[in-house]
Amino acid sequence: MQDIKIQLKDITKMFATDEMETHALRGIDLSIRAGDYVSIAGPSGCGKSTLLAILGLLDTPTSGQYLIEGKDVAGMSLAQSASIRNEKIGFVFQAFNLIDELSVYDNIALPLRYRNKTLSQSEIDARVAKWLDKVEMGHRARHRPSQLSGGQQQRVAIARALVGEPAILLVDEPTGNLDSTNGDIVMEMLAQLNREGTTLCMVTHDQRYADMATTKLHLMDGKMVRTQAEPEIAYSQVSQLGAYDRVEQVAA
Ligand SMILES: Nc1ncnc2c1ncn2[C@@H]1O[C@H](COP(=O)(O)OP(=O)(O)OP(=O)(O)O)[C@@H](O)[C@H]1O
Repeated sequence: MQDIKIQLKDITKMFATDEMETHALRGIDLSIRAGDYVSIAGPSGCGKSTLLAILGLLDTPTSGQYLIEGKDVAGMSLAQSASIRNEKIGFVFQAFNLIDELSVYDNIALPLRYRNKTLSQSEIDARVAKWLDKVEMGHRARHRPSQLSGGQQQRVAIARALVGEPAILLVDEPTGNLDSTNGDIVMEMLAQLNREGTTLCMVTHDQRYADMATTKLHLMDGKMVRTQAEPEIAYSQVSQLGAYDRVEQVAA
């Protein structure tokens, strides 16, 4: 299908230590289409971080196929996958990972300066201004990250992740370091960005936040055990590639 951003086909991940083998992922099939908002929830140790690391090209699967915008990325060299990761994937983590020596403006501009050396200063200014505005942080452009609240820092981190306009934004426990008020503000902002077209995949422990997604997936012991997509609003599906024998559809 034309607007499929992400496709995982029968992905497995096994970690082997001297003592034991852990099957962290056991046959994951997943399709994410442009404009989807997917949440992945599940208990500690079920494989959420492993799945997000594979989606973000931070780790490689043991077996299976991974396509980003139709391109097979599972067997790429480290250099190739680093380049695809820079271009196609935005990350937001629990820790904001902003650089305190740089202003808010320069933190957001950094990926553009680093990745896209052909952009002029006025193009960089325009893109940073657009994303500062989207996360409602224009009034703090010259502040340092340490002068901001946690919620404001996470909003800057979201702008930095999106300024390069990646194919997908991967979000790992975005509210883990925030109080509930700031957590709610950040989650509402992510939902708004999704309504404006950002494709999102989020891992969270918090079921209330997982429920804000249009496609809700649940991992259990390395398998997708249920999905609660509402067909009329959610376009992501556990794909048709033989996945239904691994997935129980839960009637809404
Ligand atoms: N590098 C590794 N070496 C060996 N085992 C690992 C490694 N990374 C993860 N595992 C194991 O794989 C399984 C899945 O781990 P993962 O971190 O993906 O779970 P999770 O759902 O993200 O957990 P949490 O919610 O606690 O962060 C766990 O049993 C874990 O112990």
